Order: sequence, then structure tokens, then C-alpha cells
Amino acid sequence: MTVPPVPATSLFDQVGSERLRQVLWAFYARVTADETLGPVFTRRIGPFPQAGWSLHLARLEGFWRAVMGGPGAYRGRPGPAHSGLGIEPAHFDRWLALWDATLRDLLPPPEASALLALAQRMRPNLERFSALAERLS
Ligand code: HEM
Repeated sequence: MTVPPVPATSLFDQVGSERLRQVLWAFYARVTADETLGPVFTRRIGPFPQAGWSLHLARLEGFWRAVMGGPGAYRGRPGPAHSGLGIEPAHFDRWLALWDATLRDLLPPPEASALLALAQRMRPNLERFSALAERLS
């Protein structure tokens, strides 16, 4: 008798779109209130949660859906989006600390660690772009 394979569930299936959206809004509320990160985002997107934030969060939701194996059609270029903004390594340290704290507050530990690991792996590439002075997009 053959045992049917256990269907593979994606990280997106485990977290679900509603909780992903909650995580993103909670995270950017903290980011924009932070004295290191806040000014970079407010300069570019405007005061949270008004101005361009709904659009920005919709883009980010598409991005996270894609990297979590969920449905979506993200077509952005995260690298160039980080060049020319004056982002230093300290910004990345803080970003990841707030991401970790938000994930721990809102998700069970396995999902929180998986989402933290994804962002940690993206850091070196985004950091290379952030060192470029000119915006490429
Ligand atoms: C590993 C950490 C990070 C990840 C995964 C990440 C991810 C992203 C993504 C997916 C976008 C949207 C790109 C697009 O499609 O337009 C974005 C935009 C942006 N990020 Fe990050 N980011 C990180 C760190 C940072 C840091 C440290 C800062 C600086 C404080 C920052 C500032 C911004 C800003 C200002 C935008 C908007 C750019 C624009 O629309 O012109 N990010 N980020």
C-alpha cells in the first residue's frame, strides 16, 4: 500500500492573508514611530497611516505573498527601491529588531522564525543596493 504524500503547505498557507496584513500594518506602525527608521519612510511615503501607505502596504503584501509561496503577482524591484535613501547598517539592525518583535507578538514561534529568517537572508542584497548613492528605479 502506498502512503499518500502529505500535501506541502506554504508559509503563506500557514500564516494566511489576514494575519500577514495585520503583521505588516503593526510593523510599519512601529517602524514609522521609530526615531532611526521613521524619518526615512516618512520622507519617501508620507506620514503613517495616511498618504501613500495603503499603496505601499499593498505592494509589500504582494512581495511577502510571493516570497512565502502564496498567490500573487509582485513585479517590483526591492533592490533599487533601497538605493539613494541614505540607509546605513544601523537601519537594517533596527528594521530586523522591530520585525522580530512584531512577529513574536503576532505569530506562533515557527511562523515567526520562518519570516525572520527570510528577511535576514534578504539583508545582504538590499544592503548592497542601499550603499549606492543614486536611485536606479
Ligand atoms: C531585510 C530588510 C528589508 C526588507 C525585506 C525590505 C523590503 C522592502 C520591499 C519589498 C519594498 C518594496 C519595493 C517595491 O516593490 O517598491 C521596500 C521599500 C522600501 N523600503 Fe525596505 N526593506 C528592508 C529594509 C529597509 C530599511 C532598513 C529601510 C530604511 C529605513 C527601508 C526603507 C524602505 C523604503 C523607504 C521603501 C520605499 C521605497 C519607495 O517606494 O521608493 N527598507 N522595502
